[in-house]
Amino acid sequence: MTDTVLITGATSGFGLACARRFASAGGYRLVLTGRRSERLADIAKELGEQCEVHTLTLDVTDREAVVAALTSLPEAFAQVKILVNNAGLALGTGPAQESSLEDWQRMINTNIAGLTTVTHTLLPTLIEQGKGASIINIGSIAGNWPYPGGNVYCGTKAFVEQFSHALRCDLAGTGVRVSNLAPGLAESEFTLVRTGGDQAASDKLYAGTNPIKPEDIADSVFWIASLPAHLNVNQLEIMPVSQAWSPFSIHRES
Ligand SMILES: NC(=O)C1=CN([C@@H]2O[C@H](COP(=O)(O)OP(=O)(O)OC[C@H]3O[C@@H](n4cnc5c(N)ncnc54)[C@H](OP(=O)(O)O)[C@@H]3O)[C@@H](O)[C@H]2O)C=CC1
Ligand SMILES: O=CCS(=O)(=O)O
Repeated sequence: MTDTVLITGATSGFGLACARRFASAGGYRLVLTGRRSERLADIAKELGEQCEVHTLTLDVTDREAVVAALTSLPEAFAQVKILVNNAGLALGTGPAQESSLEDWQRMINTNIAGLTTVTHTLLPTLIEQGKGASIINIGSIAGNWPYPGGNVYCGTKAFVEQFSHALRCDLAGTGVRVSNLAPGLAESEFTLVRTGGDQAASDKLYAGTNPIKPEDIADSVFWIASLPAHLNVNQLEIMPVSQAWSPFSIHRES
């Protein structure tokens, strides 16, 4: 039996690693989305030798486009059984009072609105698939642990976590599983995007940390999706050993 996996944000980082992981396992066909068409074409060529691949150049913030694309998948790719809601980003590292409202809106539109549009559109199909169907949402440690400069990004990932749990309440009895996977410090294009393309800042952040690699997350996603159908991973938080918590900040009046 070949199961269909749909991965949003498959042109880089975790999403690309997930695509490669499922392709190499055999027994899956892939629907891969992203905004960068040329990357999707390259990935389809790379993985097309291992499995059937359908790519969608898609901006998850474009509600009409997402609904149109996901309700008109080619028949061979329409029975999506595993949804990896991975597409997302953080923008800016400064305090809220120095942040751009446009950046805030884009994080909300991508990490919350985009994820919910994709999920809502695919729910009927996932319910049809029943037992073994999975929604794996890529949240973040930021959804549980606030930090300076996290502001809206933390809020969007807190939404992803709680949405994942509440979705399980509604899907009880359908067999569809829902997981929130919450990674910590991971080296991908994430920080490049967050800093507006500052490669030096990205390199500095990860230097010497032995961070999570996208392949580590792909292995976790694959494990969650491959569990026996009667098991649901509600929440999986993963940090590199180099990352931990620090004391509360205390401001003292002079
Ligand atoms: N790296 C980290 O430290 C952590 C990352 N995360 C989360 O993991 C997920 C993947 O991030 P990561 O792989 O690290 O980062 P990358 O920047 O490497 O990958 C992000 C992916 O999301 C896609 N994407 C971004 N915006 C949109 C959009 N509007 N429409 C469609 N696709 C979009 C990008 O594709 P394209 O540009 O082609 O559209 C790209 O494929 C994100 O949700 C992120 O918040 C969570 C915890 C830690
Ligand atoms: O989600 C990404 C990890 S962090 O930048 O919030 O620590």
